Amino acid sequence: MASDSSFLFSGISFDRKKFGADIARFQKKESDTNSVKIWSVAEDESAKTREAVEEKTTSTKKRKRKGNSSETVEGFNVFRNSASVVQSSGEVQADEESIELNKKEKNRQLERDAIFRKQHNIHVSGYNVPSPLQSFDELKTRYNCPSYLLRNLKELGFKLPTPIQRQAIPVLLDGRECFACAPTGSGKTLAFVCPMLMKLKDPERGGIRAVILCHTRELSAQIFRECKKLAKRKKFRIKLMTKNLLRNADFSKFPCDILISTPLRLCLAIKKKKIDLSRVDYLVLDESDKLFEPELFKQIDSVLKACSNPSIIRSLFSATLPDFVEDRARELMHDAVRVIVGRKNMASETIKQKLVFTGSEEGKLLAIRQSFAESLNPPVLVFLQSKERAKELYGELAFDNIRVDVIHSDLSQQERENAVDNFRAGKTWVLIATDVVARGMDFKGVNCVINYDFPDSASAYVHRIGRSGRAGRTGEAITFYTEDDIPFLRNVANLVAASGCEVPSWLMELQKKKWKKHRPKRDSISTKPETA
Ligand SMILES: Nc1ncnc2c1ncn2[C@@H]1O[C@H](COP(=O)(O)OP(=O)(O)OP(=O)(O)O)[C@@H](O)[C@H]1O
Repeated sequence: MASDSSFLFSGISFDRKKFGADIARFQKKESDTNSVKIWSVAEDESAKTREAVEEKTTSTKKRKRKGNSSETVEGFNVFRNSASVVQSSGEVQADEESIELNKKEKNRQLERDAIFRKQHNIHVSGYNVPSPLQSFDELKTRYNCPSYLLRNLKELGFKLPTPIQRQAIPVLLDGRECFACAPTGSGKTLAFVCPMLMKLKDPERGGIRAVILCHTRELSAQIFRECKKLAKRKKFRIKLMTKNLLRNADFSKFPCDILISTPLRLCLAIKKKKIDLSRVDYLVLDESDKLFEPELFKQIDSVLKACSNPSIIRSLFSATLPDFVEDRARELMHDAVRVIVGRKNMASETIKQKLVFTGSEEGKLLAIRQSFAESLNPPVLVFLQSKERAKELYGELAFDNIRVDVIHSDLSQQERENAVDNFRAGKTWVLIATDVVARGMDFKGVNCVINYDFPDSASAYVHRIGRSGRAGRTGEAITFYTEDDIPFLRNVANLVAASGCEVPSWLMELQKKKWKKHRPKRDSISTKPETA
C-alpha cells in the first residue's frame, strides 16, 4: 500500500511474514513481466498482454534451448544415440511449433477481443484481462455455470449480456478485483451478483461469505430482491440487513451466504453486535463514488477493516467514477481490472434531455403544471433539492387531480416502501422525491424525469436522469433552471451536448465553474398564504 494511503485504508495491514512466499512470488512475477504497470498507461491492454505473451513464449523457448544444450553438455544420456535423442529433438521442434501456434492463436484472440470490445464500447485497463462474454451460454462453456442460474437468466428474459456484464463477469470469475463504470440502467447489478453466485457455488453454514454495500435502504432492498430472483432454486442464505435483523439477530450464529446492507447498519452490527466479517470472500461497493464521499468515509473504512480475509475479492461499481475514487481503488486493490463502458461519467444516450429556463420559483410551478396539463406521460419522477421543498411541491400538486406521491427521508420505513411500491405498481403517476431515490433505483419504464430543482452536482444529474431510459429503453429528462443556477449550467450543458441532445450555443459559451455542492437558498414553492 502506498505510504501516503488515506485514513480510509489505514486499517488494512498486510502480514508480510505470513505472506512472505506470496510476496516473493509477486516480486518475481513483476520482474518476469518487466514490471507491467497496470495503471500508468490506460486502455492499451491488448498491446501489453501481447508483449507479455511474446515475452513469456521467448523465455520458455530460451529455457527449452538452455535445457537442451545442458543435456548435450552434460553428455550423460544412456539413449544418446538412440531413437529417443532423435525423438527428443523432434519433440523440441514440435514443442516450439506448438508454442508458436499458441502464441499466434493468443494474439488472434487478443485481436478478436479488442474488436469485440470496440463494438460494445468497452474499455479495459489491467494486466491479462479475460475475453469478454459473447453470450450467456459462454458462462457454461467457459466457466461451468450451474444450470439453475442459466435457467433463471432465461426466465428473467435476459437474452444477451449487456456490455458491462460481458466484461465484468469474466473479470470477477477469474478472481480478479475490479472497478467499473457503466451508464445508468445498463445492468451493473447482474454484473456483480451473477459471478458472486457462481463463485459461492453452494450454500454453506460457516458465516458471512459475501457482502454487498450500497448507500440507501431502498437500494439494498432492491438488490436483495434481484439476488433472490437470480438465486432461485438454490437455497442460498441471502439476508437484508433490516432494522429488525440488526436488533434481533444473533450474529454469533449467523449462517449467511450474501449479506446486503447500508454502511451505517453494517457498522452498527460490527460495533454493537460483533458481527464477524473475517470470512467474507467477496465485497461489492455499489454506487461506490457515493460510498466514498466524506460523510460515509468512516463507515466504509470500518467495513473494509472488518473484511480482513487477505484473499477477498473487492469490486466497485457506479455510473460515475470520479478520479478520487479511482485513486482509492488503486490504493485498495491489487492486480485489479478497470472496466469502463462508453465514456466515464456520461449520461445514458437513450435519454432525450432538455434544459428549460423558468426565471423564478413561480415559473417552475407554472411550467410543471403546464407540462402535466399538456402531456402527462406517467410514470414521472420529480426531483427536488430538499425534503422541505419536496413536501411543499407535494402540497401544491396533491390537489391537481393527478395521482401524486412523495418520498423523502422524514417518512417512516413503511411509508417509504409504500411510496416505492405504489410507483412501481403504476398506482402513483408522479413521484416527487429527494435524492434518496436518485441513484440505483430501477423503476421500470419511467418516461420522464423532471429536475424541478437543478441538481447539486454533475454526477447527481447523471444519476437522477438515469432513472429513465433504462435497459435500452428511451426516456426524457427536463431540467428547470433559474438565474441562481446559471453559473453551474455549463457543466450540465456539456453532459446534454455529449449525449447528442441540442443545447443553445450561448450555453456552451458560458464559463465552466468548479462545482462542489450547489444548493442555493430558493424561494418557497407554496402558494398558500402563510399562517401566523
Ligand atoms: N442482460 C440483460 N438484458 C436485459 N435486461 C437486463 C439485463 N441485465 C439487466 N437488465 C435489466 O436492466 C435494468 C437495469 O439494471 P440495473 O438496475 O442493474 O442497472 P444499473 O446499471 O445498476 O443502473 P444504475 O446505475 O442506475 O444503478 C433492470 O431492470 C434489469 O432487470
